[in-house]
Amino acid sequence: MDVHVTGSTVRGTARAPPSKSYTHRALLAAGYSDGATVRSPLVSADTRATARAVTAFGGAVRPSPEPGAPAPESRAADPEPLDGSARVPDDAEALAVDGFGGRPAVPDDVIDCANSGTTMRLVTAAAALADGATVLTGDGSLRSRPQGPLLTALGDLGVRAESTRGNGRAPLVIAGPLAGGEVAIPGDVSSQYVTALLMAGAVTDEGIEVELTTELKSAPYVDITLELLGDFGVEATPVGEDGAPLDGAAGAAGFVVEGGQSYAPAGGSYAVPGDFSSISYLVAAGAIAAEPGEAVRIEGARPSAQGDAAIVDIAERMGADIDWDRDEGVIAVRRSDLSGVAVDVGDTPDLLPTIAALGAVADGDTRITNCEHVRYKETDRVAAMAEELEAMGAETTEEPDALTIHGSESDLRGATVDGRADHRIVMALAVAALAAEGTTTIRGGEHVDVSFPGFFDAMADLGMAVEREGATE
Ligand SMILES: O=C(O)C1=C[C@@H](OP(=O)(O)O)[C@@H](O)[C@H](O)C1
Ligand SMILES: C=C(OP(=O)(O)O)C(=O)O
Repeated sequence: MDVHVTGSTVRGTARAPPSKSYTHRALLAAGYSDGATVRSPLVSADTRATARAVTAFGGAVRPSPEPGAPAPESRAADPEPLDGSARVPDDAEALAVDGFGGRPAVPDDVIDCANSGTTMRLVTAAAALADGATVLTGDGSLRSRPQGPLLTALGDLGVRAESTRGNGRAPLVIAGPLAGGEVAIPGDVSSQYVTALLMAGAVTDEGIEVELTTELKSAPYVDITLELLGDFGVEATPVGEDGAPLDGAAGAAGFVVEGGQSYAPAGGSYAVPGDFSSISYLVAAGAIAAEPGEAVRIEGARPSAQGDAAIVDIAERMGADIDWDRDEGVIAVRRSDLSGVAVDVGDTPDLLPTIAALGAVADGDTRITNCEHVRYKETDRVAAMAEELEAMGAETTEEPDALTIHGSESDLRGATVDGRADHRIVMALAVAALAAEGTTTIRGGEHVDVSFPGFFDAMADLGMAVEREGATE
């Protein structure tokens, strides 16, 4: 779908969608349990893939009315499993998950992880628990992303874990059962390998000790995992070089999870917080294009373990006029003159496209460093942002692990740009287009469904001049 965005101003209130990272983990944790309700979940293309996996392992995921709320008749009468069916509303208040109690069944069919790296990594380790083979695949992007370190780690733990093409990429064949043990894995390719081993390790007989052979990137995502595991009554511990427990994943030399644990959230349900990666586009839109004297207000922005909450500090350092009421969970952003800053995205890879868009509008250089791992996402996001912003008139310099946007030499104008079939590239380019002269056409606008299905509706409500070709509402 082509989306045409014309330079415009924005104002008003938007609600943050629920967190994709927490929803994936909550659905799988509920799968590992004897059953639980996931409240305010993100229902998107990626989280549907995790729901499909839970179903394939013998669980079930269905829309559920919020406890106490009157049940809409259609849903109560005929609850539809969350298996990709269009009938599951994107704004389901809750999902009722029948778990597989820590013992995944051998799936009847291949598991399609679609575009979702989180699904593929977390489900690979879950599949290792089954006493038989699971086959995992995904779309062309996912089949190009690195799975080798996780396959090697599972192989070292006695599981058959293979890439069918022998290149460390999906399709994957995993055959357990996994008993647990000690394993070493690099930390600088994807933190999702650690999350996967910890979530599965808790229900093994022996538990798992993970030793990191290289420094952990994206560490806050492991903190999200540790927080969610705690909420499901499961303990996992980051440890330092000396084996002593640490408070969080940053700087950890490894992780320990005891086996024989049970997943069960307090009160049988778990509530997903708002998504700060999605919030980043709303913050950037306000900072770049809020109507003079007006603000963009973002609701659903309560603090959690998400590293991407750093977008508030980054926008503030660039000069944005921004208030975050943490108790109310509301961010208000007004437009102001922005200046370039240096940002290390080692902990916050998903912010790179947003920061690059902000940098294209700011005065001076915005230098984004420590971003080599951002090349292993749905697309190589370092190259994608450099090339697509250049097409819009920005000046950029790309290095292997850095991207500099020369804001003062950039003069954004409408162009036809390729969203690279990557939700974050599409959303970041749409935000940059707010400040461009004329109209920008973004190819592949439908890919926002991966993490923020209502993105263009939310932006249109804020005042973005946007037209979607072939949109079906
Ligand atoms: O665990 C997660 O939920 C995620 C971890 C990060 O990936 P890496 O750990 O591969 O950097 C992040 O980029 C991704 O969007 C979500
Ligand atoms: C990289 C992302 O997700 P995943 O790794 O789950 O595909 C993302 O949402 O930006």
